[in-house]
Amino acid sequence: MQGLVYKSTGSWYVVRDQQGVFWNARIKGKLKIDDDISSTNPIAVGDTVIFDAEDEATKTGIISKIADRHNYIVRVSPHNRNQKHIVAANLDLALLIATIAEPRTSSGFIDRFLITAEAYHIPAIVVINKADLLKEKHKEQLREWQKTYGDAGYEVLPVVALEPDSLAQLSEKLKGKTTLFSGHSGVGKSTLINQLIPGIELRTANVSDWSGKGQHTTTFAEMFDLPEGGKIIDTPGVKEFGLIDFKKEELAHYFPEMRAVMNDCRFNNCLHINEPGCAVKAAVSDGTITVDRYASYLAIMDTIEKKW
Ligand SMILES: Nc1nc2c(ncn2[C@@H]2O[C@H](COP(=O)(O)OP(=O)(O)OP(=O)(O)O)[C@@H](O)[C@H]2O)c(=O)[nH]1
Ligand SMILES: [Zn+2]
Repeated sequence: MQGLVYKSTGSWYVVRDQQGVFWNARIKGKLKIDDDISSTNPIAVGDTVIFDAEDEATKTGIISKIADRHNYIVRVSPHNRNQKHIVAANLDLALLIATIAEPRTSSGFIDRFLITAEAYHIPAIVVINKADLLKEKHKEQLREWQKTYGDAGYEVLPVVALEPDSLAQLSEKLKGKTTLFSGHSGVGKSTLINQLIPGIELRTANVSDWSGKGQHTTTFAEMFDLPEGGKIIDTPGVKEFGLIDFKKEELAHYFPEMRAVMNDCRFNNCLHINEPGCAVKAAVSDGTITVDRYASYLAIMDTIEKKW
């Protein structure tokens, strides 16, 4: 049978077959995979697998094969960069939930998320939750982000997870797609998912007992069906994704607005820092590329050798 992996808890996988029946499956023997990333988990949420029934009555199965992935996102262990965990596979969209008030997401965090999505070739959007809490100075920040990220080609959507009426535009974007949801603890990710999928009842926290360190200790991603078609992959406890190591010359490729002009740089190995004839710097000067994004580029460039 062919199935889709909805949840992975280490050695067991929740797999949905093509009739919509859920199975508990595990790997037995050697799995045929072309795993060139040597991850700690061979199978991830979002994977398509081939499996056989082991016991029809208890709906347990054995996975024998995993289909090629068209993309995947990896988390790198902060302690050992060689330890990689595939968080999710076969994504159509990556959604970052950010907030300007309670708590405040930093632009650096947003930039790193967008770069990661670019590196994995996954379209990304930024949702600004808790729009109901925005004071005048926050609204200023919202407009700034809409301009900065909008110019770079990303949508910035303000929503109020607690108000279903504010979610129509977002729902439309999620239809028929498999979307990864991520965000810092406390931004309202669970509230938003609960609102988009009535009845799943993910645990939410009260701001009063929000410690700033995150409530969840589990890091098992899980996939959920949206009522109008499409899927959400929730990644509890995953704050940041790790990038597969890349070189300094590659960073500009992950900024769409830089990618668009960098072919005009005088040197083809231009790092767009202080080289003469740099088209990226020219675009910053004439305002085509915003100063904020360029500053982010320089800041991230600075950390590449130090590893992030
Ligand atoms: N005012 C306001 N509060 C919200 C909104 N969305 C969520 N909250 C509140 O923010 C708090 C955190 O929401 P959660 O959904 O638990 O946040 P989370 O991102 O899932 O956080 P973790 O569970 O720690 O991962 C809760 O008290 C929610 O009621 C919103 O749109 N407006
Ligand atoms: Zn350049």
